[in-house]
Amino acid sequence: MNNVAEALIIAGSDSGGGAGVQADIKTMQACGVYSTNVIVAITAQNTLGVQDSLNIPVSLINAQFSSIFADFNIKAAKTGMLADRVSLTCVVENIIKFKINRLVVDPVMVAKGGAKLLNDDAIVTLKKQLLPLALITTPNLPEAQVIVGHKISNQNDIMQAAKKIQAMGSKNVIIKGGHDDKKRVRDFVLLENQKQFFLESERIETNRTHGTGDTLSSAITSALAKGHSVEEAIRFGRKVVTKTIEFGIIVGHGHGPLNHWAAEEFRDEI
Ligand SMILES: Nc1ncnc2c1ncn2[C@@H]1O[C@H](COP(=O)(O)OP(=O)(O)O)[C@@H](O)[C@H]1O
Ligand SMILES: Cc1ncc(COP(=O)(O)OP(=O)(O)O)c(N)n1
Repeated sequence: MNNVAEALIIAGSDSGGGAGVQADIKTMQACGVYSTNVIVAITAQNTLGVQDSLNIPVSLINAQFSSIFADFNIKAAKTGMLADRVSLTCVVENIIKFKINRLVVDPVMVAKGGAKLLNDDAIVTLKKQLLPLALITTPNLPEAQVIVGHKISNQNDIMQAAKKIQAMGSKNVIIKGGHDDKKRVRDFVLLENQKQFFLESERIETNRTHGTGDTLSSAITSALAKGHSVEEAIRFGRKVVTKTIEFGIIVGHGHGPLNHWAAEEFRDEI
């Protein structure tokens, strides 16, 4: 018998399997972590876009949290698609109730195809109630702009935006650079102890990037669940997401998913 680290995914389902809960489960599986799930919304989605979605009633979100915490020993958790203010508030209440403190918040707002995954009415609650609970928040550039409320145009803006997000209560912040148009991809990291650095690599030329944010945040959560430090977890997550993009698979006709099998080679590193 082996002991395994147990983690929690709080997010939406992607029927196409490339992003959302499905990307999170595949990532955690590859990283050697047992994943439990609170499904907040179900999307009818593929690599071409989001065709439909349904929010899960609050009573069933509560029931999923209760079932999980009655049985499992959750070491870390992540949030993804939280749909609207009602669902987000319910998730916040449960994070507090079950004292989840190793929490990674991926403030998912819009899918790459343009579909909204978080209603505008939830942004204030996200900033005021969810970010203060986050150990790490991982916005992409457009999400960071919504959170800070202004355009981010250069490196200095990115660093200032990370400081503002930290001031909102998230202990550590990564502003992801996948949406930039530069030749090299740069993610900016601001840690709780004020250490800051860029994680930089070649931009991989591909349209198979569906689920990159989910994969990064789940790999970080996996490393946290196994007891690693925030910096170790972030560096590990970046390595995982790069590898899963680099060794792409040919699935679907649009923005294809990542290759989560490629992450298995890192399993024993954490
Ligand atoms: N084309 C790419 N080549 C290499 N890394 C990438 C590429 N696109 C995204 N990434 C990495 O994937 C992660 C997610 O980035 P991003 O696409 O900005 O987030 P999201 O999926 O939330 O929109 C980041 O670590 C980013 O650096
Ligand atoms: C159900 C669901 N959750 C999250 C996303 C967004 O995932 P992300 O990793 O940001 O990847 P893209 O969709 O931007 O490629 C999603 N699409 N669906």
